Amino acid sequence: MINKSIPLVDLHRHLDGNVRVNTIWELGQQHGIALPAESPELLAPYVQIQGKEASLVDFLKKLDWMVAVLADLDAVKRVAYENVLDAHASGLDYTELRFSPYYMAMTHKLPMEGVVEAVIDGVAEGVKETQVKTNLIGIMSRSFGVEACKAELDAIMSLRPKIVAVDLAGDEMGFPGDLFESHFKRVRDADLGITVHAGEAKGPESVWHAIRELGATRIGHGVNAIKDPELMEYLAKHNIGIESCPTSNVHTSTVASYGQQPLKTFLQAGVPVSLNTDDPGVSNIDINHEYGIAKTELGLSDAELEQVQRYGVEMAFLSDSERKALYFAKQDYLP
Ligand SMILES: O=c1[nH]cnc2c1ncn2[C@@H]1O[C@H](CO)[C@@H](O)[C@H]1O
Ligand SMILES: [Zn+2]
Repeated sequence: MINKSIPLVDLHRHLDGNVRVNTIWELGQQHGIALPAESPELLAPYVQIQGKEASLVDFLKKLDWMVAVLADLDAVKRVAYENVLDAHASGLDYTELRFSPYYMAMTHKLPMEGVVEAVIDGVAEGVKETQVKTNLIGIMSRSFGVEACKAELDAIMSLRPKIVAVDLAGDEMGFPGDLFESHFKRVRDADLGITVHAGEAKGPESVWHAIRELGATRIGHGVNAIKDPELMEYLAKHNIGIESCPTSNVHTSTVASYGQQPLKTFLQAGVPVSLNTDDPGVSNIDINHEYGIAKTELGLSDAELEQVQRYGVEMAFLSDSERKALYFAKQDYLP
């Protein structure tokens, strides 16, 4: 199902949506933070999806306990470090971990630049130990408004060489992309990569806006793009990659069931589409689970699965030489 001679990547993975239940528990104990349950086992339902949530915003509440225990920068570093270990344990050769400095700093009023530094440090330690190639994407959490996003963009930009791209995540419906045009002008001027969560809670117009006005070259989810044939043609023609996350889409009720999830529709339209986990801790899944779902629930053939795996490598925020090195390490030099 997963082709061992092609690098296995996960490009859409929220580091702050992947805090281990045990770690939440231990940090809670360590810092005297009251948690809603008496043991790690009883805590799990508060931070992991049981079945599905009614909406994206309901789903996102599950992440709140994951950042509520970040009482100091060591906690942030630990979570970042464990994320790389988790990526390694699931067999990934390369991953892009994304995180929101404002969201992680919020509960305990940590300095945002300090949070970014702690994430960089924790990831570096994990990479040293596991050799999983890892890049970081800075998130602006739209749910906290225009000003908070400016402040977190400042923190992201201050450590720019260590961060390859910027994303916009959170409540797409309540905080549409047009509020963030000046933010992304700064990102483009700094020559960072751009990916935007779009077409998840809103329609195709949100995807058009992310591409045309914000400068996105990749789109997170993009589920509702399939409603606009002209947009589908545009995505294919301009090589705009869709970061597809099937289980997340079911868990947020973006789609009613796996049967409605559009990964295969993108493939058939010639749109580059990769397979990703989104918030593996919240969804309680890993990348292997998503490949399994793509085969059994989304009906991809082995050739289509291989295509998706390759698209992931092609879409990654890597230089051509880094991409070649990644292929080379898997003995599959020519893409
Ligand atoms: O599936 C998703 N859609 C939109 N936003 C998300 C999703 N998962 C997490 N976040 C958002 O990303 C930031 C943390 O990395 C938070 O703003 C969280 O709400
Ligand atoms: Zn996401």
